[in-house]
Amino acid sequence: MNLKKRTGVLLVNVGTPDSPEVPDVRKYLREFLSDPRVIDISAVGRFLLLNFIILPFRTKKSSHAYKMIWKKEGSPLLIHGKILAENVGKILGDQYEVEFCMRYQNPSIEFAIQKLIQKNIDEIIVFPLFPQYSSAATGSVFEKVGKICNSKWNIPKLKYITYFYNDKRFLESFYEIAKPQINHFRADFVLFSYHGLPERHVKKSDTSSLQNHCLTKNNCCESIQVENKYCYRAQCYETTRSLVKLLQLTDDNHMTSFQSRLGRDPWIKPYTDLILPDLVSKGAKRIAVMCPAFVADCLETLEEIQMRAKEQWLSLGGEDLVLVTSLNSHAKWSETVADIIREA
Ligand SMILES: C=CC1=C(C)c2cc3[nH]c(cc4nc(cc5[nH]c(cc1n2)c(C)c5CCC(=O)O)C(CCC(=O)O)=C4C)c(C)c3C=C
Ligand SMILES: [Fe+2]
Ligand SMILES: [Fe+2]
Repeated sequence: MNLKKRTGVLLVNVGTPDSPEVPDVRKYLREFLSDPRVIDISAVGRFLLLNFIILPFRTKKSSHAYKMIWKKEGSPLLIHGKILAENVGKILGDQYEVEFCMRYQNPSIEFAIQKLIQKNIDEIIVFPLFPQYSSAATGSVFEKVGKICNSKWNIPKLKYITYFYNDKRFLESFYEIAKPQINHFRADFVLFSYHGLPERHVKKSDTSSLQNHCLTKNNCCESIQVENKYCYRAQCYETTRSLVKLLQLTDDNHMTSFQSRLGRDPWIKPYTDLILPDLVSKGAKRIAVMCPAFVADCLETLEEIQMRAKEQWLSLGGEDLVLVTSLNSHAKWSETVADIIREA
């Protein structure tokens, strides 16, 4: 009998539709936006918002956007994730089983866990591929994995990687991949554009007893403290500060902003599309956009930044805009993921 300990690894990203066609995009959006950690209002409110506002108005628009970025092999987010998992599996060797899966749609978390259990693993390391913690993304992955595993007869041991925005190896991977692109483009300004979140989510992550830290003071994200250690916005600003140091940028040639808003609630500010005009009027001409909330290029980087933000920048009179491509399945990033897993 072979009782050598074997570890399962779940690399999890948010999800993508099975195809860019309207029915698959609708199915994906329905699953994504029915999650109470994503749209955190009453069940009735969520049902009405989803069925009478979001799905009728957004599905066709999103399907069109997905068609613009879709590759022969499928969705970029899925392609990068699968190659990353393959690389990490090879680096870690046969003591580990590495599976890539998605919180919404396919390959599902359920399917990946089943595969790991069949391979007789002793514990599972859950690694959501989100550098900064948010209840909407990271929390939702943990909740789903927990529910699935807890329903098993033999419950596997779970370990969670909650965030890695402050991991030196993650930052260095981003730096090494970004630096030559920024230089080659001859950027005069670097914009750090992160996925946005409703302000309400950030306020709920405040750990101070009266919840009077996050978004109640102007400088609430200036440093990481006990009160904001789970604050997504604070972790994004800290990521920027670390990358700014590595890239040797100054206060005048970089900025942080938040993209991908949905709905009418206030989202964390400043908004990427609204600050581009300010940057043009302040004299920026060649802008490189880094998106360090995404470890792989996806709809939000390829369509929203590389296509739409670039078009906006050019129409505002800017000279050029480049998307700094993400970590994807780079060798350095694959090594980093393997290292973080070994350490866990
Ligand atoms: C209320 C809505 C949303 C919240 C909150 C949210 C948080 C959030 N999302 C990501 C990462 C990704 N999101 C992606 C796409 C996407 N996100 C939303 C909505 C919310 N996200 C929607 C409706 C979509 C689908 C596309 C669209 O219609 O705009 C993606 C890309 C997926 C792909 O297939 O390429 C990623 C990645 C994080 C990390 C996050 C919390 C911080
Ligand atoms: Fe999102
Ligand atoms: Fe804050």
